[in-house]
Amino acid sequence: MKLTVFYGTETGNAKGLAQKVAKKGEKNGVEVDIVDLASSEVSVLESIDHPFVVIISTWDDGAPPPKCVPFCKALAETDLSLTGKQYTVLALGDTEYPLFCECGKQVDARLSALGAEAVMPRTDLGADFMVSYIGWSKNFWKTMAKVYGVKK
Ligand SMILES: Cc1cc2nc3c(=O)[nH]c(=O)nc-3n(C[C@H](O)[C@H](O)[C@H](O)COP(=O)(O)O)c2cc1C
Repeated sequence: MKLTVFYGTETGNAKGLAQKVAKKGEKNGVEVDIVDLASSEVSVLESIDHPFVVIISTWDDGAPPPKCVPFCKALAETDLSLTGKQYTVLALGDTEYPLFCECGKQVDARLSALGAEAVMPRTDLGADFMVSYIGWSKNFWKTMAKVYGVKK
């Protein structure tokens, strides 16, 4: 079983969570690739033949993390088909901002519009993400066990 975790970050929070997913995956016998969206092409999604997670934060006025702007722009403009791909989005943000987790919401909507299937609904985490991540992780690995037979 293989899993790819894409992350988009400015100050490292999303990367830190991606590393936690990978660590837990290792324990559960899953091979996890971690990929930085700042240096990814949208076409990489087309070649994926296993589930993927996107962990991405939101920056000024609901924008992507600055280094992920090219990826998010390309995702918004592409017409590639992601039918048959399975994913979930973990969005990071802060409820103090009017456009809470907007980037994660847009990435989720776009992946779905391109035909990918959300194996688990998007989760939006606020400033307490280190604590609320624990609940997400439990649900995520429960889903991985149910859908793919991964051990928990
Ligand atoms: C200048 C600034 C702008 C931000 N803008 C938003 C925003 O518009 N919406 C939101 O939900 N969170 C916003 N945040 C909160 C970040 O998304 C949050 O701190 C997140 O955990 C950062 O994750 P990262 O380190 O992976 O980039 C902002 C934070 C800063 C410092």
